[in-house]
Amino acid sequence: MEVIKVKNYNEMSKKAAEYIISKVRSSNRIHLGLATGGTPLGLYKYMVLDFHKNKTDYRHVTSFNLDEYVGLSEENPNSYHYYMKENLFSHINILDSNVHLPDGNGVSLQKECVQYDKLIKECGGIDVQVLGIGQNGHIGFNEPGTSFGTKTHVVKLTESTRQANKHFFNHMDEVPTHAITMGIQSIMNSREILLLASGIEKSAAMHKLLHGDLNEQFPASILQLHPNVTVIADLQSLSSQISIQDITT
Ligand SMILES: N[C@@H]1[C@@H](O)[C@H](O)[C@@H](COP(=O)(O)O)O[C@@H]1O
Repeated sequence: MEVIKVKNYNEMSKKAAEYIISKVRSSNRIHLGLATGGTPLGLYKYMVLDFHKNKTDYRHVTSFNLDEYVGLSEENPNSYHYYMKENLFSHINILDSNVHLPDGNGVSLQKECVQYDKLIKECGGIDVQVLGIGQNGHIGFNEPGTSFGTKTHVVKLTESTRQANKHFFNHMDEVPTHAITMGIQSIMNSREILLLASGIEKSAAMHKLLHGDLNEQFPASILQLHPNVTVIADLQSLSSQISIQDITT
């Protein structure tokens, strides 16, 4: 796991954008796995700025999002469909037909999960998967205790995850209780992973990610087994590591 330390959220976002943009520019066909939440907002902002300035072409890019809430329509401003359109897709020239998110509003969620995995596989898999990390170590919406072998599945969100995401909603009651998420195995199948972390509230999770044991109670720990993970993390999110170094040097 390569860890790139940066000063703050802005630097993390800039570095992440440079990373993704260089992949997009150097390929003639690329499949990106994309994440939502607060962490990648800055990355998307810099990708949009670059699109306007440098005209990076996204017509050869296919995207697969990690997750989507169950029960929110695509027009609901809190759905991840809406989030992706607002923050990235409607500002770059990616083709609508190349954009994929799980449908959390369909009749059969189980069928949707199977189809989503099938689609990713048939396209040839994900080249670079962008990930954030939950304070409890969740990746996508794979909560602690999720089997490392899971494919795309429906999850019941923990109260702590609902709390962490409630600032996007008007009331706690509106925060969905379930989501569809790529599974841990689906994430691990990506050829490359780019994990982003910023802020003091992520420092305990980052410490466990970098130094803890492999444990299904801490889903992100599986990334220790992936051969190609790059972490871009700011000083606050690495503050547990820094204090350890300070003591030992
Ligand atoms: N489902 C999302 C994840 O994909 C995200 O990476 C994580 C961290 O969110 P944030 O970046 O807002 O801290 O939790 C959310 O619940």
